[in-house]
Amino acid sequence: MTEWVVLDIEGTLSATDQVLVTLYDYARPRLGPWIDEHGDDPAVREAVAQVRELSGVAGGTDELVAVLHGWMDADRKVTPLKTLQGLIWQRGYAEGDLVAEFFPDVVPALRKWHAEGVRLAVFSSGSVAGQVAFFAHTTDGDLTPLFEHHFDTANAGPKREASSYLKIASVLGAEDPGTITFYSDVPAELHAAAEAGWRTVGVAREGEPHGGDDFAPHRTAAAL
Ligand SMILES: CSCCC(=O)C(=O)COP(=O)(O)O
Ligand SMILES: [Mg+2]
Repeated sequence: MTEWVVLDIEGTLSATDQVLVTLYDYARPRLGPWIDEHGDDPAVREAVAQVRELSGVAGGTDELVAVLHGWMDADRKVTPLKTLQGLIWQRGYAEGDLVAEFFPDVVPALRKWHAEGVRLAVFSSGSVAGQVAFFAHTTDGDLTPLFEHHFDTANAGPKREASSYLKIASVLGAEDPGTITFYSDVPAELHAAAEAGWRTVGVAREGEPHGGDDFAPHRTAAAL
């Protein structure tokens, strides 16, 4: 029977600081110029409309950027913010400004699973565009051929709701949800996946924000 492994990124595959410091610092000063220069891009137009709707802000770019920076400071994984960040990071990776790094156990584990026929997918708050760029430009080269699917809060839904995991299982074509294992560093995400019938592994990495969390009743591992 086909086995799937679905992976979270931040805190599970890569250090939280790589997202919250390196990537966020890269995106912060570029959000305003990106909105102004890509206003004709339907993805940007939709993201801006969503920011306005969610925040109630009616003003120009400066006010939108203040909202986006506020969400980043509070680490709110709001879909339109992730869309705009993902577009900026996509260009950053393509231009060589950014390179994705992983915890040392990650790439060997991904390659081993893939070689054994375990099918791999990603479910992250980071947009699919950002995810694909991230895995295409890593210190270990282009890892995109290892993954068959990418899911985010736009195409699957919130990571803390079981309905998102039910939707992903249906896209994967997994009739038995018990053939899917989800790895994450966030207990609430694991609870939602388990509610959808998935197997779950809490990744408790030393030094990471969730490294000391209580992952019960989920299986807990210090690495993949
Ligand atoms: C280029 S991938 C960026 C990942 C990201 O933006 C993020 O917020 C990570 O959240 P996760 O759901 O993977 O913990
Ligand atoms: Mg995470």
